[in-house]
Amino acid sequence: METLLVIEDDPGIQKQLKWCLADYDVVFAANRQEAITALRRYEPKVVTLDLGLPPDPTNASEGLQTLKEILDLCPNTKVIVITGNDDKDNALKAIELGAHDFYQKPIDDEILSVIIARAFVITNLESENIRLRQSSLDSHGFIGNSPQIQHVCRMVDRIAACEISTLILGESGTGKEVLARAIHDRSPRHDKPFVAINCASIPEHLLESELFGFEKGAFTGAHKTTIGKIEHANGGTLFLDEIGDMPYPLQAKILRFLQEKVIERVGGRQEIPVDVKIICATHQNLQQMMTEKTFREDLFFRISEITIDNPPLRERGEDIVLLARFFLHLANQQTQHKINGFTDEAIAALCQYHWPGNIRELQNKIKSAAIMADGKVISEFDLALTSVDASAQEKMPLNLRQIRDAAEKQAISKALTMTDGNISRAANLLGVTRPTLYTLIEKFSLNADAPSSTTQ
Ligand SMILES: Nc1ncnc2c1ncn2[C@@H]1O[C@H](COP(=O)(O)OP(=O)(O)OP(=O)(O)O)[C@@H](O)[C@H]1O
Repeated sequence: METLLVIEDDPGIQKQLKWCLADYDVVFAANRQEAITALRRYEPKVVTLDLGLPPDPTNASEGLQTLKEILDLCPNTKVIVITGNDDKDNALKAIELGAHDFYQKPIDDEILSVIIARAFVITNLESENIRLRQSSLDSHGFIGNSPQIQHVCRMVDRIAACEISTLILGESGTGKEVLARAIHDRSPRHDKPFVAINCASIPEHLLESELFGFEKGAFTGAHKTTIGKIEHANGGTLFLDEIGDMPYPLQAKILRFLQEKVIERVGGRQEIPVDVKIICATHQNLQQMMTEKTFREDLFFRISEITIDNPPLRERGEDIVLLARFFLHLANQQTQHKINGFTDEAIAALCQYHWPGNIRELQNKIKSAAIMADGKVISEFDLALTSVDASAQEKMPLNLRQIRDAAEKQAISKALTMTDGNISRAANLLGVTRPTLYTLIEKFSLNADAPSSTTQ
């Protein structure tokens, strides 16, 4: 049964509505505070709101304020405002503020029921639409639910529908190529090629012929005419990854191709028309490169008609766990291990970690943890994240012994904390004898004399 929130201070009308809205789970609220509490608790998709609420039921200001707060908290809620029979001005004001519909008193049960039922149909259709959009993104291997990534998804939808050059910015491993593919797959060009080239991975002297192709005899070794990546992408999408690494002299040639939509193969004289949607990506600071004159300003403006900032994983909150579960599912398919999930500590460790390598690093960590896990769940130890925090990465410890010592010290402290300083139980947890543990405590100058500790 759907939940309907009715914000109404008149007990008589409450009674009437309860009777005529028996098809719903009706929750009543008599003032703004109660309404917001009920909204948080029941998350109703549809709300009816009498604009005349206490403390001054003759004035609509409290009702309009309630409407604003509801839509601030839950923008997708369908609010049907109920006004006095000659209060059109406030009804229109409410619609301007985002109310779904209005209804003027006196209340006719049948008409109001139809308006409410229609609001439920619309809100359910909208949710279904969002779900379908989300699942079609999922089918492109694109996982994410955080508000940041939902914003990126909306941009992907819009960019896919039009011809606009797109620059995707983001740290390494944040999924820039995945985004570029999602744009292509959702564009009218989806049945034409998607061609990706990483400008940083191809030696400078080869990049030009790789991109533009070459005519037979253009240089030693050019035995036959070969078409380049740009021509391969004709009709589809060209993804220039790490555009910041494009050699300066080649930038001019790329700019000409983008402006005139023609290319010349290396060693050729003929202009060949090419029609591609262009998407570029970089983890570099192009603004700074332009100041340093290592990246052309005119090329920057040509490739960045719109810019997507792909957020780093550490800023994507809930997505970390969502992605971790997704990668665990993949790892289970690839290995014989069938891991059910993560311990609470493992989840906490995943959320706290800095993820310098972003989604790529998360994927690798989950895969190796799934292989290493002894039981049916992945523990924080399987993830091996604790010692690899951001500061530790910057400075390499002196040698292996120092690394081992640090790990031992950390494990002993943890065991002592977990057992409240109980030496016997800590020794059991660590798999060593009590004398060995005493020796180690002394070696690392650990404090085993916490007030609650009971050495047995
Ligand atoms: N939203 C996502 N859902 C699922 N997997 C993802 C997502 N984003 C990225 N990945 C995975 O993370 C890995 C890195 O993604 P990708 O290569 O697109 O990152 P990138 O930002 O282009 O990296 P680089 O800058 O190093 O080229 C890939 O294995 C990709 O499949």
